[in-house]
Amino acid sequence: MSTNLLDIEDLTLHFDTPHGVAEVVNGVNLSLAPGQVHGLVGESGSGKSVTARTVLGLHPERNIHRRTGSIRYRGKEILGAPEDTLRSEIRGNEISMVFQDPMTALSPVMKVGQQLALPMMQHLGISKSDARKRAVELLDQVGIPRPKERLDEYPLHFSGGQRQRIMIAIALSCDPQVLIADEPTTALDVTVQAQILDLFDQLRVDRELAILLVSHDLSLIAERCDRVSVMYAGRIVESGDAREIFVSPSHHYTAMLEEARPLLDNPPHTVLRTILGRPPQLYALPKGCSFASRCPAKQDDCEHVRPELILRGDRRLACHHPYTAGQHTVSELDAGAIDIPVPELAQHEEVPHE
Ligand SMILES: Nc1ncnc2c1ncn2[C@@H]1O[C@H](COP(=O)(O)OP(=O)(O)OP(=O)(O)O)[C@@H](O)[C@H]1O
Repeated sequence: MSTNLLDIEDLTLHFDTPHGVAEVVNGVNLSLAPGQVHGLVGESGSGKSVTARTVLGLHPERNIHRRTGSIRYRGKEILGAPEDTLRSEIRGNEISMVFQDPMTALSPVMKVGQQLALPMMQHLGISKSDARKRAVELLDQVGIPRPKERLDEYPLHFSGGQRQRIMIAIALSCDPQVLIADEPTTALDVTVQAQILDLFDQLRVDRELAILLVSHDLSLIAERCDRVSVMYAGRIVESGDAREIFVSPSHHYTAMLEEARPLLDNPPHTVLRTILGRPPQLYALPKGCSFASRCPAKQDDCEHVRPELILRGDRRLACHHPYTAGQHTVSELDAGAIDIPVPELAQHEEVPHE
């Protein structure tokens, strides 16, 4: 039996839209072990959030066209579980979620103490006074100063970073084993971002909390995750060790994401590559590789045969002609699309990156 807390297998989720069927998630496989942080990275619209929300049954039911595959929590199937079961047995007490914008998740008309205490009274069956005591501990744990006094304040009275911490405190209040964090720090300044990510690090060590970290920020994923899955047009195209995957990418998309990543120690006038073109429409996905139209190494078979995600050593990869270091040339560069001074470059000259 799997020692993982969470096993997502061949998850497929398509929606009916006025344009046709949007194939938003296609055969996604992903697992999470205790104390592990797994990053899900990819461009906007690649299906990261829908995948993450589906774990907790938080996608809209009304326009589902197809939902297949499996999501097992501790070996138990939860994909398609009734709303009552998810609410009483899974959400909060086993798997919790933190969203990008705390204001949409926090009630503006309820005091923070109440919002923290209610789930604990419901899920853990503890009294109101015990829930308040624990709420103080939680606020303290996530770094809110004077937690006892602040229990009776409304979300409005807290800063953006503090509201995100309150969301994290609520998410942790019922001792979940898994935390799904969807762009948890995108709206925050870098100092607060680092504090929240440090808190996650501490929780995984102290409580063996497993975290699925959804982000489009490659640096954050590379620094904070053990494993990473790179998503493109609803599919995982490469997954593996978070540090290795960006040092030696095998998928051209991963390599191009890495080449486009701004680094703090980039010298002045560093030219960053951008990925030309756009992802395909999800209601008209191509027959072959979804990345083919933007891939500098595309060959005939890429347009006709969809590459399966295949295990190669410690890495999973969906590519007919894997990337090798230094393969992309300046002819794939779209320097005009980025807002940094661009030195003159001869055609086909190698681009300085780091
Ligand atoms: N219920 C739905 N019906 C139709 N399309 C949907 C539905 N839910 C999501 N989508 C579409 O699925 C695509 C993937 O959305 P998702 O939010 O998962 O992307 P993402 O990778 O998380 O991007 P971002 O980083 O911008 O949040 C988007 O094009 C979105 O419009």
